[in-house]
Formats: sequence, structure tokens, C-alpha cells
Amino acid sequence: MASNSTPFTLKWGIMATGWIAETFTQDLLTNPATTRDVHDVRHEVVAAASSSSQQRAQEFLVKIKAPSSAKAYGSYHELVADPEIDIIYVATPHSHHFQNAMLALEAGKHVLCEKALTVTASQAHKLVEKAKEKNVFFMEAVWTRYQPISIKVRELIQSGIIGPVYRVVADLSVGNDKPDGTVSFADTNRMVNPDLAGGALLDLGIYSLTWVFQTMYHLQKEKEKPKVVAAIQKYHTGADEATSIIVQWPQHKSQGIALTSLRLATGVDSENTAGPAIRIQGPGGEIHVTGPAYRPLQYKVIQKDAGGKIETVDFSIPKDPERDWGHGMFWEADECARCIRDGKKESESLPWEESLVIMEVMDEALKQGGVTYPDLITTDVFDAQSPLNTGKR
Ligand SMILES: NC(=O)C1=CN([C@@H]2O[C@H](COP(=O)(O)OP(=O)(O)OC[C@H]3O[C@@H](n4cnc5c(N)ncnc54)[C@H](OP(=O)(O)O)[C@@H]3O)[C@@H](O)[C@H]2O)C=CC1
Ligand SMILES: O=C1OC[C@@H](O)[C@H](O)[C@H]1O
Repeated sequence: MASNSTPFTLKWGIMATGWIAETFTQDLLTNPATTRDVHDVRHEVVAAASSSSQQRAQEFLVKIKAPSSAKAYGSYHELVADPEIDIIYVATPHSHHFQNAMLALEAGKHVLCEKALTVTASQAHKLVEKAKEKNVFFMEAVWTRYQPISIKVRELIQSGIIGPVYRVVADLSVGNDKPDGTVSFADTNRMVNPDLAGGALLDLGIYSLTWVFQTMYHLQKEKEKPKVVAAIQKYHTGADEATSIIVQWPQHKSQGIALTSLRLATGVDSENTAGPAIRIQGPGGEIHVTGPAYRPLQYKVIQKDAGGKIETVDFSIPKDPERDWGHGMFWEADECARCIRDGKKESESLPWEESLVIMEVMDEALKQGGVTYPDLITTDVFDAQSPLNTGKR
């Protein structure tokens, strides 16, 4: 959308320097106009912070080719105190999200917090209450919701093309089985380490639930509380290695099946010939979305009365030609900028209430499967001096 007015600039502070912090910040640094034809908002990286050292933050900024004006902090406390920063992107492990996001909210910053929002629903409720109290914007970073394919699929469903959606089956499984019976993550890795709130559900199953929710619950005119039945296979660390959840909305006659596994893969080959990662079914037809569920690039519409005709639509992730980079996380960043520009505290595509219901579903599934996490990371009492905030581990 072209416009003559000056774009609104959102000033970011990046909390943590790991894999996704790198990926997301590189997306922030792309040119919105030349990359994705966005002219109303832009992004500035003001600073990054590492809980390990200031040097680590500096190395991070150099690696991602941030502008020389970007500051490097050796603590999360310094980052949230920087008056030049509008919004903090929390890119720490799940275990840290509650304490880190609360640190930023307490400092009066807007917050975009990586998925899964928190370890428990109670923690998520507390963050939402704090965002309300501080009158700031707060959003869970489920980037998939803001990708054009998700928006298009939601529109298709709303157009009634397959009738009411009665069933969705969604899977995100990553195929890390090893012949010795383990999975290919060290026990200390955040994927399976209970101290870091590891496990398939909080890391990957959240995307399967995202498809179940964005195609059903999100579109319900009168929101219905879901019923939940879960089966969990525990890994030897105590985290879940495979989780299957049935989410039911009886009044809407609809059921969602959200699957995730560290051992099996959604498709045995990269072409996903095994079938769609997400299958959305109504009496008038089906929509098939080809995975991976966090960033799918194709959907098919199969209408019952179209004589077997299948409409296939492909998507791609645009790149900034100058930086030769584009991962698809910039659309959620643009959403943050627009909401903050317009004075909104939450995003319509992923409202607080919906993040909270999804956290409640995950709470319930983990409870049914007997997965528990340590007190340090499940408490809903904020402590600015928690090791999760100071990095003194
Ligand atoms: N949206 C998406 O596509 C993706 C989202 N994610 C989400 O992002 C978050 C981070 O994942 P990812 O970047 O892969 O994780 P990494 O392990 O690569 O990075 C996590 C960072 O958090 C900081 N940190 C603070 N305390 C600890 C600790 N005790 N152990 C480990 N790291 C710590 C570190 O930065 P420092 O030392 O500098 O403070 C570290 O670099 C998770 O919530 C994950 O679910 C992950 C991958 C993809
Ligand atoms: O969010 C994510 O998406 C991609 C996965 O590889 C990663 O484990 C997960 O955190």
C-alpha cells in the first residue's frame, strides 16, 4: 500500500542473543518498502542485551549487521531502563518469559514475547493484568498468525467456501528420533530440558494449536470454552516428547486435533508427500495447508461441488535484496508497529483472551500427562532479582 506520509517508526530493544533473536532482528532490519511493499511503518533496532555479557551483545549486533548506533547491554535490567526504546522483544527460553516480560512491562515498555507465552496460564494472566495496568501493548509472538497465508485461509473460511469448520487436524513434528532410543537433543537443550520448560508441546504443539484456534475459536462469534483431552508421551528428562490433544467445542459441533512429536516428522520427506500438515474440514470441502505449521507456503482448496477441481495457491517469503534476507517474522513486527501507532494494547489477530485460552489448554494437557516444571519457572510472583532476570545462574 503506497502512501505519501512518513512511516511510523517503532524502536526496538532485543532481549537475548540466541537463534531466534538473530533471525527476528535481521527481519526487523529489512526495508519494509522494498521487501514487502509496506510503507506505513518501519523499525529501528535501538539496543540488544545479553544476560551473559556486554561483549556477547556487541558480537550479536555485529553478526546481524545492525547499525553502529545500536547499543549493547550486558544485562536485561539496563535494556528495559533505556528511555529510547519503545518495545522489548523477549527472545529467551520459555522458562524465562514470565519474569523477563514482567521486567519489561514493569518498566513501562510495550512487549512482544516469544511463544510459548509462559510456562503456565496463571503467569500469562498476570502479564495481561500488568499490561492493562501499565496501559502498554503486549503480544505473544506467534508469527504464523501474521503471515499472508494465515490471513488468506481465515478469510476463505469466513467466506463460507467449505461451510462451517467442524474438524481441523494440525501437526508439527520434527523427526529427531535416534536409533539408541533418545532424540537428537542433548538433555540440557531447551527442547527437552525441564529447567528451560522444554518439551514438544510448549515449543512446537503451540503451532498445531494455533491452526486449530485460528481456524475455529478465533472465528467463533460467541466464544465457547473448549473441552480438552490429551495424551502425552514423556521423555526421560520429564518433558513431553509427543503430545496429542483433542480440543472440543460442543456447541459449535467442532473438534480440533493438535499433534506434535520430537521423534516423528510431519512428513517423511521435505516435499511433504505424506499429506498436508493442516487439514481443515467443512461439509462443503476442505482446505489443506502444507507445512511446516509455523511457516507453511501452500494451501489447496478442495470444494465438494467443484467436480474434483483443486485450487492450489503458493506463497513465498520475500527477501530484502540489499541484505539478502527475509524469514517472514517481519509481518508480526509490522503488526506491533501498527497497533502501537494506533494506540491499541492488543492485536486483533491474536487477542489476549485467545492467548490465555490456549495457555489454559496447554496447562490442562500437561496436567493430564503428568508433566511438571520446577517452581523457579512456574511461580507467578515477579522477582526483578530472579536468576531468570539477572542471568546469575
Ligand atoms: N518464532 C519462532 O519461529 C521461533 C521461536 N523460538 C522461541 O524463542 C525462544 C528462544 O529460542 P531460541 O532462540 O531457539 O533459543 P536459544 O537457546 O538459541 O537462545 C536463547 C537465549 O536466551 C538467553 N538465555 C538467558 N538465560 C538462558 C538460559 N538459562 N539458558 C539458555 N538461554 C538463556 C540467551 O541469551 P543471552 O545469554 O544473550 O541473554 C540465549 O542466547 C523460545 O521461547 C522459543 O520457543 C525459537 C525458535 C523459533
Ligand atoms: O518456534 C519454533 O519454530 C521452529 C522450530 O524449529 C523451533 O524449535 C521452534 O521454537
